[in-house]
Amino acid sequence: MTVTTPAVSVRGLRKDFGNGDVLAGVDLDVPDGEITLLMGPNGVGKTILLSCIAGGLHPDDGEVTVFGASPGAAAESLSFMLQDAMLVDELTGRENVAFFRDLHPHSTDEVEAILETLDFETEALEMEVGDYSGGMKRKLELAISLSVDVSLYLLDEPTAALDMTTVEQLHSLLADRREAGETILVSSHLPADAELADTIAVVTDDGVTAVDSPEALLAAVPPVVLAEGPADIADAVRDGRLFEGEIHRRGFLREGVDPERVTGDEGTAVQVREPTYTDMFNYYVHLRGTR
Ligand SMILES: Nc1ncnc2c1ncn2[C@@H]1O[C@H](COP(=O)(O)OP(=O)(O)OP(=O)(O)O)[C@@H](O)[C@H]1O
Repeated sequence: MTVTTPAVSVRGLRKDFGNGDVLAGVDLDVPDGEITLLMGPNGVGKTILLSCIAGGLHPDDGEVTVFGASPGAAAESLSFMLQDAMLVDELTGRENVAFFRDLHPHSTDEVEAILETLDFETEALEMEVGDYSGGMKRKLELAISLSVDVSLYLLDEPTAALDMTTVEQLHSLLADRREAGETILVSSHLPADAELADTIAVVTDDGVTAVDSPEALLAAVPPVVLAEGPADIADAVRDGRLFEGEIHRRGFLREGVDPERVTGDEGTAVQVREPTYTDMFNYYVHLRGTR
């Protein structure tokens, strides 16, 4: 049996900015040559975790290794896309590209080719980045980060602000990188990104609380109860917890409850259906472990 060393290994990572722990005891292995997705609520510390792996922040406790070395020693083996915090607004796109090209020893001339794949009109490289839309900024951040020829890409919410066509183009680009043996660690709130991942790691205030393939995580999510209007489903769902949507209130079918009984009442708009990746997010982040 061959045992592959993870590209990134995090053990007992703790980070505190002086007013309580942001991360308290995170353990994570990022398999080499795979795409791993970090999923978790706003403010849980995904960006902080990525920054500790990139070597930009130092943990208060615990250990991070990247290809067996410290993040500082591995800096030339990785490329980090930090959303909304990379580009200089006062410079044009082209000036930003030149600025970042000088910062990494493994920069290449691929930026424009990647921008074209992402449907970015390259004439816009002559505009100041301060005049870009959110999606244009994301595409430029991505193209700069992915144009660096390294073995590990850390991407903080790469699909935020992208339209779904561009998300699919990015997925195909990242899948090609995986084919080439590169390792990609991505944070995301977009359920569609689950389809790209080999592994999903769920980050909560208790650390990484679930790690598995998207399919295995989804298979363990209970059926979803949907109610429209006044129908009372609190007794039928786990923990009595309801998630508000535009049309429906939703919850997860409580163990031992017969779905037929839940939908049985004539005249009430209640359905039970299989969970989606959006439901999976709610389940692992807010409910897992409760009955
Ligand atoms: N330099 C800092 N000083 C103090 N607190 C900080 C600092 N940087 C981040 N934090 C806090 O750490 C917490 C985690 O932030 P982080 O950006 O990592 O969350 P996140 O999981 O990436 O969230 P989101 O999904 O909203 O992007 C937040 O509460 C944030 O306010």
